[in-house]
Amino acid sequence: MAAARDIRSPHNNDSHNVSSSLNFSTSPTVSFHSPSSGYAGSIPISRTGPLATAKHLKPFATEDIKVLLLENVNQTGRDILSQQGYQVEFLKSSLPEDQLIEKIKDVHVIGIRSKTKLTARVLKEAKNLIVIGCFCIGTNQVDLQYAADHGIAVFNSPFSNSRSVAELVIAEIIALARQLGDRSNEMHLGTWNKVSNKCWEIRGKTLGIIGYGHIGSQLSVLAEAMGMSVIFYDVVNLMAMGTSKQVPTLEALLAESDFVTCHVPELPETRNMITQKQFEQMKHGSYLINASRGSVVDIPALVHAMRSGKIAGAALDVYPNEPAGNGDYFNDTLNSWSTDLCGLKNLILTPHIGGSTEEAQSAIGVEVAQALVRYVNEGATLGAVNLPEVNLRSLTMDEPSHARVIFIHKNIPGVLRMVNEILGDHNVDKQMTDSRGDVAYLMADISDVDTATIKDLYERLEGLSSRIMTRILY
Ligand SMILES: NC(=O)C1=CN([C@@H]2O[C@H](COP(=O)(O)OP(=O)(O)OC[C@H]3O[C@@H](n4cnc5c(N)ncnc54)[C@H](O)[C@@H]3O)[C@@H](O)[C@H]2O)C=CC1
Ligand SMILES: O=C(O)C(=O)COP(=O)(O)O
Repeated sequence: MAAARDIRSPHNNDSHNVSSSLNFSTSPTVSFHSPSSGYAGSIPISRTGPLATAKHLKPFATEDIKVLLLENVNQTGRDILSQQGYQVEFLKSSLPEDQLIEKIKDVHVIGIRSKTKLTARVLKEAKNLIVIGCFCIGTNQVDLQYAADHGIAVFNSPFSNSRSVAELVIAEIIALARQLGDRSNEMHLGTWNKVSNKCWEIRGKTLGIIGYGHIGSQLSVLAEAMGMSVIFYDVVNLMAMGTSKQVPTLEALLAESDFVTCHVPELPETRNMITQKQFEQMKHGSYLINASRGSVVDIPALVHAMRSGKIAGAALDVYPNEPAGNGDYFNDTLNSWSTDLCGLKNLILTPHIGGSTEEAQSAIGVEVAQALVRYVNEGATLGAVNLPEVNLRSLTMDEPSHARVIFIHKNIPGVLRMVNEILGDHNVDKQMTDSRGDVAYLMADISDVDTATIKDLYERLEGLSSRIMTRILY
């Protein structure tokens, strides 16, 4: 099979990566494996008939593609990336910023989960990076705008762990209503304490869901199945599942709910969304659950509300500061209020395990790794959270002298004219361009090009002042 190759532009000119060397050789030892079915970029469609074999565009020497996977990304994802022939380095935990900066310097692809902070400061050092995979739902840990402005695509898995979070919350609602955590702890310490005082059924109680997205709405269905009444508050007007109903304000939700659960993303507007004022607006003896982000609930205010008896119990899965890996880190050094928190009764503390099930992690591994491969090998941005979504049907094996040009550029007038002047001597078989904010993404398949032409096109595109990143796949 004719090897397809990639030239891309680094963010600086002194980078030693594949693109700046313009070394066109492919490794004879590299074996390229097509991703499994369902992988849109590989669907074989051609002008000559639907069954023509898709040409696999791949970086010009796949073993030159360096991938760094942090935070124990699932084996499914590791396998998909390794099978491409990429160099995959895998670490179980996150890295402190200085080590991260050192490591990220020469990788093309990084895979993280919710812990690793990819700030502008870190990304500035990532001169070869073309794509980030968040093997989770949240993308708040990445500076999405900085990444977009530098042509770095970001992918996530928008709902593969939603069900796992919803099930955890259901478990917590019952556990809080029955004080299961305390009874179990007492038994572990040898104490028999058979009580019914302030222990409740959940049937007929009201669950208030803040943020009715993938997780909130799934939870709504499960809670109603157990006989709860569900109300929700969301900034968007949304279809209510079952017999649940949307309430107009957070205050209305807090006033009516026996259990309040948070499922909003980390945003400036959701920071300390639940603090002293909101606890005061809640029912006496109600419960709070937070499995969204640690910034959403003001913990000292929660400690105060629980000590006063206003809040009868709480479950927390997320914290303002979380450790990089497993170990004995949950103390006052990490979060100054840890001791106060741990002294409270009927408080369930879990180490950010909402999405940590075999099912969720394995599905996320496949979904995000496939998106990364599709982006590296074919340039498709379907599902990217920070770039416009652009895709072209695959080139086929009967198009041997075709190349795919990807030009990520500033969204300013006149760029398309200049790009088309550069491509103008060739037949542009298909082209798609779209923009998102200040950044535009152009993808064009051109025919009858040889290696020298590709090099020339690459250099001319690189010379445009609007250029953010150029890649040519062939
Ligand atoms: N504990 C864990 O392991 C996990 C935690 N999460 C967290 O849960 C969050 C929610 O996840 P999904 O339901 O998948 O997200 P989603 O994006 O599907 O839904 C979030 C909902 O919150 C709403 N919202 C945004 N700002 C709001 C505001 N100020 N007030 C009220 N509603 C607001 C949105 O309109 C949306 O309907 C994620 O962003 C992530 O941070 C997600 C997965 C696992
Ligand atoms: O999916 C998310 O946003 C989560 O919070 C789960 O994160 P994790 O993969 O457990 O680091």
